[in-house]
Amino acid sequence: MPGLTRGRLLDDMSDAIDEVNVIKYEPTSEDTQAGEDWKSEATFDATKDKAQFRQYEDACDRVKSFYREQHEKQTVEYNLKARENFKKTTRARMSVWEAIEYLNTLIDESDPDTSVSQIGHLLQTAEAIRRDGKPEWMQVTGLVHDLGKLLHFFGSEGQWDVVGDTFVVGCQYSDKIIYPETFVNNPDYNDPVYSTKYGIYKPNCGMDNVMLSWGHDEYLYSVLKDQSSLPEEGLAMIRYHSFYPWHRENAYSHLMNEKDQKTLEAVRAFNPYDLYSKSDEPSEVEALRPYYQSLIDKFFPPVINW
Ligand SMILES: O[C@H]1[C@H](O)[C@@H](O)[C@H](O)[C@@H](O)[C@H]1O
Ligand SMILES: [Fe+2]
Ligand SMILES: [Fe+2]
Repeated sequence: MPGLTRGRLLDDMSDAIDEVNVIKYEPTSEDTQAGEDWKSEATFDATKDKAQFRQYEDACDRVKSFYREQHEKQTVEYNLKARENFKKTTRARMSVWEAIEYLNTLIDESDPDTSVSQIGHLLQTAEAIRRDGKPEWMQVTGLVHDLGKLLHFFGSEGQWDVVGDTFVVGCQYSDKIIYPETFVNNPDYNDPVYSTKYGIYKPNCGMDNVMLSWGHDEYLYSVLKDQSSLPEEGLAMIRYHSFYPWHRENAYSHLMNEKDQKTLEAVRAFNPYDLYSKSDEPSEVEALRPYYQSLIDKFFPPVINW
């Protein structure tokens, strides 16, 4: 055909392949129900004392300068742009396990508590949930919960828009966020609307309707809500796991609606496994892989559009 260059042809082909592979994922009703057995208290043995985690005052300069930068740059304007960019394109097409391996080279600058690799942290989280006899959907949620950090390889501006704790933008910054004094250099800090208690939000509008600082939680939630059969509790664990000002410090109750009580319960049930499973013991990746691959096959399509 005249005018059909090789480049065009390849483009057309990959569009067609996309269409073939993007078969709408149809979960069976049985795997989307969370049941009740995720609610029991976490009892797994942590290797360190709980008080040793999240010691931000004593953290190294890498962590402090990470948050200084994040708190200066996460503006409403940036957050709107990040969400718009997210919708524009598919950044990669990979299976869940490929994504786990791909992420492994990232060293998280915001984390004062672990020196193991990202695979190590994902497996430690999932294994702690499994040891406590929690349901498969929760184990696999633990396995994938930080895969949103892949954003770092997809043209993020740094780590400040990928990792770290999250907070609400568009209203007054809560003093329950770590290093709250570092917001003074954020242009929104003095904005006549964004600096007020409610800012752009209505009282009790619900966490679904607030804009959380963009990063791995919001990104992964957006990717998986249509490409997994995780129950809503699992998706909430992913979306809010870094929202410590909310799930640990009880901030933002004036923005919560009734449904958020249940969401918060799920996020809190997940947190001990994410935080207190962190240890410097390496995991037996290859030995654990077949078990987790079988869970991945149950809850995710073979290839995910990232
Ligand atoms: O440093 C950590 C890390 O980036 C985690 O993945 C995130 O979920 C936490 O909130 C944060 O404190
Ligand atoms: Fe995380
Ligand atoms: Fe994590």
